Amino acid sequence: MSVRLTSAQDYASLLDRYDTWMFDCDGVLWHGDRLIDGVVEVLGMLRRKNKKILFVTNNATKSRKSYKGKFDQLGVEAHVDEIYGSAYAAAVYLSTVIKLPKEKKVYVIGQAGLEEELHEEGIAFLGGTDPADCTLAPFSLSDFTLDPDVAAVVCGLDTQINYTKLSKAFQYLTRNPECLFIATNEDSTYPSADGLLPGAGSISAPLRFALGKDPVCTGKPSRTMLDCINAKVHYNPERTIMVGDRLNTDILFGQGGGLATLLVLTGITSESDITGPNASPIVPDYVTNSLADICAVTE
Ligand SMILES: O=C(O)[C@H](O)[C@H](O)COP(=O)(O)O
Ligand SMILES: [Mg+2]
Repeated sequence: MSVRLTSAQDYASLLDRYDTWMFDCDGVLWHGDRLIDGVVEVLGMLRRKNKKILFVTNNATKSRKSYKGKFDQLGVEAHVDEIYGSAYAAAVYLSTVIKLPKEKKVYVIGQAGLEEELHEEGIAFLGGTDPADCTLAPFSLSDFTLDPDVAAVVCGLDTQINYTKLSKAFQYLTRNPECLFIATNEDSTYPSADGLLPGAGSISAPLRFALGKDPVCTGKPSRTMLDCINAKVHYNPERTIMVGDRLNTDILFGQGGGLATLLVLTGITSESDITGPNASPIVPDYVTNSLADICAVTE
């Protein structure tokens, strides 16, 4: 049963209990490029209380560095080594877990952030933002030449998804049985500033259907994302809380890491998802309407 936080005392005791605060981004800090009210104040208070802050997002459209740019633009203090995204997790997975040989390449369905993280990890790639792949022209299989060095397909949120990208990825994944199928994350939807849009999970769905197999997911709730954080940051899981808006990514991620979990209702999850006859079996430790509620605590 979740504890529904309501009073200043509730929030004050949460602040006393946890030293490290991991924040999901979309639906917790912002909707698209629109900050959620109270976020700057709460993060400022946590920093004044010397809490360790980490940002853990499944949004693979930006690299850690370009996320720092977004934080700066929105006036939110953040440092690159506090930011962990699913693009970074996918690139680290390929470089340190798979140990992709230097001569091998990755076919990318995704945006610049994913390409930047692959480049940062020294991984060659094709596809992605290449204009030749970002086309609505009919795909001609007879004109397609498979690059024999492609050893993996990585699929993230891609607002320029098209039949050419899906067809090329399908060729790599069917003609070479060794080719890895990796998804940065499998969020079904994305809470933009103006409402819900299809998420990364809906971008890889056509490939899953066509191939009849699921990708390896490197974002939340997978352990890979936590392993990336654990490799860089020292924290006590027993005094760490994961704050998220999606039950099957953020809350499962926190639970998998032995962290406390706080669900906010400013993003994907609504009241009806956690109460009543159709309530999800995924039960967060705490629930509050918005991150801003923590402002109730007087310093
Ligand atoms: O890929 C997606 O669907 C979105 O990036 C999704 O919103 C994940 O972002 P997060 O909530 O983990 O910041
Ligand atoms: Mg979210």
